[in-house]
Amino acid sequence: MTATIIDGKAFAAGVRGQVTTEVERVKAAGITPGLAVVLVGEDPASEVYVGHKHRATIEVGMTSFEHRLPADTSEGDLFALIDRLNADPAVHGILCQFPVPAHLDERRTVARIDPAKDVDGLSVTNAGLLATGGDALVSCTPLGCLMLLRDQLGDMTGLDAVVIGRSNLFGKPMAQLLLRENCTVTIAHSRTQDLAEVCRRADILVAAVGRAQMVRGDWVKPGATVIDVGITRGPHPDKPGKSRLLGDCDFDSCAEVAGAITPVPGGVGPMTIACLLANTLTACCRAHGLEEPQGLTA
Ligand SMILES: Nc1nc(=O)c2c([nH]1)NC[C@@H]1CN(c3ccc(C(=O)N[C@@H](CCC(=O)O)C(=O)O)cc3)C=[N+]21
Repeated sequence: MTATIIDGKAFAAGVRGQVTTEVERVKAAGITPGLAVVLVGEDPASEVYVGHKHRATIEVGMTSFEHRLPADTSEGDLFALIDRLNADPAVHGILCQFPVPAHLDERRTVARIDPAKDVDGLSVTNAGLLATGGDALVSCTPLGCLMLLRDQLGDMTGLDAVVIGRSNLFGKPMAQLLLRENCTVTIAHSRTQDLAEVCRRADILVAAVGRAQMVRGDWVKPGATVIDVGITRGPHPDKPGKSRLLGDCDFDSCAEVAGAITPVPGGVGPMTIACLLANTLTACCRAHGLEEPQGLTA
């Protein structure tokens, strides 16, 4: 069997197209959705992602506010900026790119962001709303995975879903979303006993452990849908001095067994950015009491 390759890049382009149309509608009502991205320090990978986000935001017709702060920014200065963005009516979404330098605290930083503008869905309010069935802003990467899964599988009722990874940014919200879709959900992680055996039970296998190519074909149930959330940059095997991105799945062996699988790159990554735009639009519509777009939320 050879798996269907889920084209996240194409799907994300469709989502961005829908966001573009909706942004026009909101602009006709006199409001331009705005996204503020805060980057503290000079992590090269973060620079690249923030650049992608900036371009994508402008492309869909929103306003992009970029705030680059030096690595030694104090918590007080960072919080002063967040307070200004919270109060700014032109800003509907705020994202503070992680990781932040070690002297800053991610939990305290997230807690400072107005939950109504928390387009990463990381605040206690949004995590709690998601867990209790409310209208949360949902973390962008799990939301993107949900969109791909819905498109691929339709009704997921009764399916066994295994999420490898338990982070607040991904594993936990992904598990909540799958539970909402009536899956039987297992959250596995690096300490799970007999991880391969647990994975082999999964109709839906979502890998977000952060270890390149850890999931092998013999971990995959025949016909399963495999979502690869990993993005590890490693040396390129053929081009010296160049790098390439690796997922958490060993693509070739998994694709021989799976029914469908997302590639890296071109799978989940582009969906993350598309969902960041979708969340900003949703936050904007909620802030102004405008009708929310369909199909862009959980
Ligand atoms: N507060 C916060 N929220 C985040 O959502 C967040 C973050 N911090 N820190 C870093 C991670 C990583 N992340 C990605 C976004 C897009 C791609 C993406 O577009 N990837 C492309 C390729 C990119 C490339 O070639 O480098 C792909 O997979 O096809 C990847 C990774 C968001 N993150």
